Amino acid sequence: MDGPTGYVQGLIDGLCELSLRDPLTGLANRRHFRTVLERELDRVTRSGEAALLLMLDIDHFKSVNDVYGHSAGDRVLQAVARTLASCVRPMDTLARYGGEEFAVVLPACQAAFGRVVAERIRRAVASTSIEVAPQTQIQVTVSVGGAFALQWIRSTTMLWIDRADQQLYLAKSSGRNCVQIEEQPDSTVSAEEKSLLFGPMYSPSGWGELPPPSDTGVN
Ligand SMILES: Nc1nc2c(ncn2[C@@H]2O[C@H](COP(=O)(O)OP(=O)(O)OP(=O)(O)O)[C@@H](O)[C@H]2O)c(=O)[nH]1
Repeated sequence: MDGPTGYVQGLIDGLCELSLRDPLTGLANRRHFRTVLERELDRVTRSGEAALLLMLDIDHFKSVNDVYGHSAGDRVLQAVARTLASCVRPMDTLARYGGEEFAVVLPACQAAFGRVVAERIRRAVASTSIEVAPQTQIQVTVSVGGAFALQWIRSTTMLWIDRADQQLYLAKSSGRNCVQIEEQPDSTVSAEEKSLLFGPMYSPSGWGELPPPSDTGVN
């Protein structure tokens, strides 16, 4: 698309992209994160696949601002965002959730893998030197809390975030620079119960055949 129409379309695409990103770190912003989380929750509810949400918070970040200044704090946020990006898969979504809090949505993530990723993130952040001023390098740590989506149960993104936040709180209160992930609840829902939950069209391998067209005359 060339000419004025292409130019306007380019502007619209650019603005749409900007509206999804946090300007400081380039990660997904909170609004986009909520959309991704909503989509993931829908997928998990339908497929029963495991998905993990990690909430991360930089430890004692206030003192970075207090000692080195706000723009040094901003540099730390950008460096942590880059480190996070180096630790996750392209299919995962990284977001800046709030001031110094980040979130990671990991679809198709089994329990053992989730712990490995969370620990990898924690170690990578702790071992990254960040230049906050000429010839001044510092290191920061993160506390990480995680919760798996409830499989086969219709929940809400707010409840999922709350569960991950509770784990983050535990990580903070048990000394910081550590990972706390909620035990993945075993799905005790039987195939019969699943069909009660999702209707008779559900079969263990997914959704069964559509029923034959009804003869009610409705097209
Ligand atoms: N530089 C910078 N600072 C920010 C930004 N957003 C929030 N902050 C600061 O982040 C700090 C958060 O401090 P607290 O909530 O007390 O947490 P903390 O010092 O990290 O302590 P713990 O989380 O308990 O380990 C505050 O000083 C905020 O001003 C930002 O965009 N840039």
